[in-house]
Amino acid sequence: MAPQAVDAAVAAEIAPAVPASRPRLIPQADGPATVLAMGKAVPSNVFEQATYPDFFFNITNSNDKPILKAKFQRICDKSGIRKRHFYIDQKILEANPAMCTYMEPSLDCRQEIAIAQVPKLAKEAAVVAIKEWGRPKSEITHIVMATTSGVNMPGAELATAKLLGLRPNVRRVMMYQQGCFAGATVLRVAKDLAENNAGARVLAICSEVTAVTFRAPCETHIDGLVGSALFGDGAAAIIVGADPRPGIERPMYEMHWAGEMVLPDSDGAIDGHLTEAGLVFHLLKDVPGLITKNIDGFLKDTKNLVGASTWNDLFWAVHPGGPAILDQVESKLQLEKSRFQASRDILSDYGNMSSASVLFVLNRVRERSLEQNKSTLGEGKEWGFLIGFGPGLTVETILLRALPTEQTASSA
Ligand SMILES: CC(=O)CC(=O)SCCNC(=O)CCNC(=O)[C@H](O)C(C)(C)COP(=O)(O)OP(=O)(O)OC[C@H]1O[C@@H](n2cnc3c(N)ncnc32)[C@H](O)[C@@H]1OP(=O)(O)O
Repeated sequence: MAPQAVDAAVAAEIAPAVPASRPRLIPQADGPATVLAMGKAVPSNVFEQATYPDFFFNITNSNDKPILKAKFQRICDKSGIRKRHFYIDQKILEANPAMCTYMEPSLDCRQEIAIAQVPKLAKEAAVVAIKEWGRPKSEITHIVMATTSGVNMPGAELATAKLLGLRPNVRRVMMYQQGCFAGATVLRVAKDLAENNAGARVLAICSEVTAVTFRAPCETHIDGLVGSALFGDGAAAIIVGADPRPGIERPMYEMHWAGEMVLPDSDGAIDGHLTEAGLVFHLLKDVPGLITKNIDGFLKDTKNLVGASTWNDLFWAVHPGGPAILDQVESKLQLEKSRFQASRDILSDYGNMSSASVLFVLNRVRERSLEQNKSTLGEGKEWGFLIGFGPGLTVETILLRALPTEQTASSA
């Protein structure tokens, strides 16, 4: 059997070693992996961005830093965010004062929150997805999960599987500390699992809580201040499977290609270190510039392959890392304003939820398509890109084919 979807040169090298008649115990699927259902969840605590600078500087006892507060206010004002959801609130922070300083040892209390809340939020998102899918949870064969919020052994994917009551032989993959691009990574792994195992139904989940990064502002860590203005909590779940059963399952998007690239000269542009004081993020100011400089070179072959003559012929589900990234990429690719509206909507309503964000954006693309009576779930377009980015600086992409609106499920 010819190897699937590998580089032509690699295929030529390995093909003679694979006899055409060699049987496979577990057959591969016939068609591409599809998105069968989506769900999302956020904690109930809502923080309005307009009043967040006051809350943040009060709870961290930082009102003796008015210049820093004014800068934080400027960043919040320009963040494109209206509100965010956090598990942590005033009561939890008052009970854990070490989290409210800049760098006091506080890993234990952050871990305690993350170990409980990451699976809990993941479960809530998965329940929504499973309900939309309409099949018993016993049909889930695999779980693929990512979080940058804490670490644990056994992992958050097992805790989530137990909370959901998935079968004990569900096959699991857990990715910790990948950062924001992991929203695309869970889909890439789910795609490969679904296409290589006929009948597989993969639950792909990202779940994030900011309890790991919350800390007091500091004049020497302004990029940390940017993170404090942007990050929020959220979880998203997607059910992936190939060869959907007609009349039983309602596919929304086909996944046709997955690509990943580390951008040149981007060392240290986004990184995070797990320390005794929690997860400490660093962001270079040039993150929007680095992504913008490289994005068209990375994607143009795929764009040509699907016959799109301009970038506007595609739909976009882009990680809403910050408004400057969306603005600069939009301008470089000469995109119409509406192309990134789903990303802007999610940024506005939830902030940057790291790996979960881009899956919220895909859900929003679906909602917008239905709200506007578009012919496909790609806001009327057939082909589109889901794009995550994060530490590395890594850009990870899935090429999606949106299916016609009338054959799909209603919005979750
Ligand atoms: C976690 C992961 O794995 C993946 C991720 O998503 S990482 C997060 C990725 N996001 C980013 O990198 C943020 C991109 N930046 C932005 O969206 C915007 O620049 C912003 C919202 C932060 C500010 O909005 P803006 O319109 O650019 O305003 P601008 O006036 O230039 O900046 C506001 C202030 O922030 C400062 N600033 C902006 N980015 C900064 C950075 N990375 N480091 C330090 N300071 C920064 C500016 O110097 C400026 O300070 P002053 O007001 O004192 O001059």
